[in-house]
Amino acid sequence: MDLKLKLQHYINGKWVGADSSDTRTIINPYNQEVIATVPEGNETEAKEAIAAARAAFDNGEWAATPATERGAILRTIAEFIERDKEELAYLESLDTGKTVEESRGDMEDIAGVFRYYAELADKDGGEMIDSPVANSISKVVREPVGVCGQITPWNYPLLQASWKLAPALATGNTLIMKPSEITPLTTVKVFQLIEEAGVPAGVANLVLGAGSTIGAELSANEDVDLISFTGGIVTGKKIMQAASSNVKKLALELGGKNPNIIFADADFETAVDQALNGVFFHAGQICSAGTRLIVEESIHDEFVQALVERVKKFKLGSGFDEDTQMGPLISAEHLQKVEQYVEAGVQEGATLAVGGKRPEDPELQKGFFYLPTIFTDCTSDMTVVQEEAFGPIITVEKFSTEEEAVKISNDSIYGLAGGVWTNDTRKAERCAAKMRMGTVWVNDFNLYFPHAPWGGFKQSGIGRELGKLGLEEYTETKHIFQNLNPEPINWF
Ligand SMILES: NC(=O)c1ccc[n+]([C@@H]2O[C@H](COP(=O)([O-])OP(=O)(O)OC[C@H]3O[C@@H](n4cnc5c(N)ncnc54)[C@H](O)[C@@H]3O)[C@@H](O)[C@H]2O)c1
Ligand SMILES: C[N+](C)(C)CC=O
Repeated sequence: MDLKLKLQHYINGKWVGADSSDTRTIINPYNQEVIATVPEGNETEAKEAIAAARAAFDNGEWAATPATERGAILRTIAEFIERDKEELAYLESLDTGKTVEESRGDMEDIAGVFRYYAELADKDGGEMIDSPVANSISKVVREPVGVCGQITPWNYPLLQASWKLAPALATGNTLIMKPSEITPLTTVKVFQLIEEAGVPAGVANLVLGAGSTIGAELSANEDVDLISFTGGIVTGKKIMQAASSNVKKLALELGGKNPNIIFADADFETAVDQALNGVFFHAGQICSAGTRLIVEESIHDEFVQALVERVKKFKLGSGFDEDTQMGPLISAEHLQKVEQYVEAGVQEGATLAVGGKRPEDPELQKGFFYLPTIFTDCTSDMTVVQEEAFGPIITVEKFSTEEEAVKISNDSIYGLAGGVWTNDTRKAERCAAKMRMGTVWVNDFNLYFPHAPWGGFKQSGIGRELGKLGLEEYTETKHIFQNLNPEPINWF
């Protein structure tokens, strides 16, 4: 398959192969066909990229480039993404199995992120402090952090990369990006666009390969000043430990086990529709999927029945078929993990209302497909309710009071996002205030946009991406105090 991509690392402004002869094949999760062969880097390429980023930061040119110029380059990248949207969407769907319609939406979001940070790049004029010392100037300025390691997951490969690349470049940092080894294609393509847009050599570097080698090197290497990671909680904890080597700044966007509370007074049809969308979009492989459905007792049975009827009609298939609603899971290993969570659910006493197995359709046998699955009679202590399966599984719990609904929603080590469905605005406000999550949606679900911060409470992470906070993550704050009338103190 000719993807017309430079399938190489991008280090110090040059496209380079691996030092070793190692390669990795990239598989289409729909049919297991090989779609690309990419060089498999290791610590050697990681160190070369870190050295390039360090030199590019230390020469000071990128940070000294006027912010308006950096913003203009980001705007150009956004234009190139829009220009190449179809190619990017095709690559993303090939790599992840998600529907091409969804990938097109992702590309629009990604261009929007570059545009948003292009606009913010030159808006920080610092801050003057009302100094308590006469004849002095006290000001606060923000400076780039330095060399940033950026590590991304496979489920939203380019979207998650854009949330890191755009703010890092806007604020004058240099960086090394390591995409998921399973889904590198769109990130490679965007580095071609970064080169085409005129980002200077050494400022943005790309290394392809495994987390255990390249990711671990980025996390531990003392020439890296900040590590920004999106991925699973287990990896996040390893990165946090490694990053202590030189007390790196740390941004972690980890998993979620997100509650979705449905009150009896909600708009029934909309809540059913969005509860399904909130989980089964991208086959449940979304950090913010609303997998823990918490339904008011009085509508529970009717609600579950409506969900099950709709789920039975889902069309699974190739992301490139127009009528496909749900694609495959990402890999054989992931499929197995999802199956194990379903087995655990059954063993621990949950009732399987629908799904719970691989599809029998002969056309789906080569792909990593799993039927959309709904468990009822769930309780918060069950493994399938507590752990992130990252697949097409809904667990349904019942509640009878508002207090109980909120309590169940907070019964998790995670705190990424959650939803509340009700027509009572005051009830929605009360619940939103008590839910311990980085995002609470009222009468909506899984909505995110560049202007609003994204990130988790509790073990869902540290720091925020998107919004102004997502830009600030890539800056150090400096207070500069200038005495305009220095005099001796005469103490000693
Ligand atoms: N909070 C969010 O915004 C958000 C967004 C997307 C995905 N996620 C989470 O990502 C997870 C799924 O992604 P995944 O399976 O790719 O996660 P993962 O943790 O397995 O891998 C993520 C990245 O980390 C790298 N990595 C692996 N071991 C490493 C190590 N020891 N040191 C450094 N890097 C290492 C991988 O190569 C990959 O690039 C889910 O838990 C999901 O909730 C969170
Ligand atoms: C952050 N988000 C919702 C785009 C992808 C999570 O997996």
